[in-house]
Amino acid sequence: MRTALVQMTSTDQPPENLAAALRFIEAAVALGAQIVLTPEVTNCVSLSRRHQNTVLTVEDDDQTLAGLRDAAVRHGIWILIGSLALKSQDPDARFANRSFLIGPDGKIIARYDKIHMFDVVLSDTESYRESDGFRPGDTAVVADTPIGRFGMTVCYDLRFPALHRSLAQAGAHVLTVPSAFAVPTGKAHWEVLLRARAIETGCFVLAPAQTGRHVGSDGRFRETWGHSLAIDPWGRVIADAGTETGITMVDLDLTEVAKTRGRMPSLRHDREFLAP
Ligand SMILES: O=C(O)CNC(=O)[C@H](CS)NC(=O)CCC(=O)C(=O)O
Repeated sequence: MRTALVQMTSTDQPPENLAAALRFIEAAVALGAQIVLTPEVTNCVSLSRRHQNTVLTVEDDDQTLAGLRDAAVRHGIWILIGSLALKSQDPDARFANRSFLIGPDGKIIARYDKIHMFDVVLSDTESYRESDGFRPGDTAVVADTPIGRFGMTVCYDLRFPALHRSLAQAGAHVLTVPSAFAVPTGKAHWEVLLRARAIETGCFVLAPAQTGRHVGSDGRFRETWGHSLAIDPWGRVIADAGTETGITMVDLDLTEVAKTRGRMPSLRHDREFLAP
């Protein structure tokens, strides 16, 4: 399957980001893409809850979702929207960080709310409290496409192998890890964690990412690591987008999933054990 990873530098202006995503999708379709994947928070990267409150909407009113569903129909392709920041029903008025799988008829095949929140102090100058702004999900999601079963995750979920194992044991062939990874942890951990998840599960891992400097309308900025990656089930990096924005094409042969699991059947070798 011809697959395209979109790497972008989303701003805090959703219409701008939709236009950028649509341009990338068109370029990918021209190169034969049958499925296009976009990064985490495709619609808005912002450090300001107040700003997010003014530009974000509930799912039913979201123009990025509507625009990408139209694009799926227009081009007859599958789209994995890495995630959208959306207003939600949360009692604390937090947003949802929600990933969508869209079919070629524009239907929402699956939605997944990011489960693990990035509440981490990286240094004196860089820290995140995602759970202040976002309500975590509590349900893992797999979804079927004609080419295989997808297991959906988002960014920081990458650090929780049990989620990926559970998706693989639920029959996933492809794990999606759309991200907006921080730079220091990207440098140290991104590739090795993605390769580990692929090796442990015998899944393809597709990780479209935000990249570069995201400058907000208040002048504050945040930087992301880029390096959208595709990994095969043996753990080989089969595409690396570097740090520029753009699309990265990769052909997936899903028969490799069964072949690889035949060579290395560890996914079937879990044992019950007593906790230490
Ligand atoms: O806040 C938003 O706009 C959208 N959400 C994100 O960018 C999230 C939470 S701040 N980023 C991550 O999970 C990075 C994880 C990471 O970098 C690591 O695990 O090392």
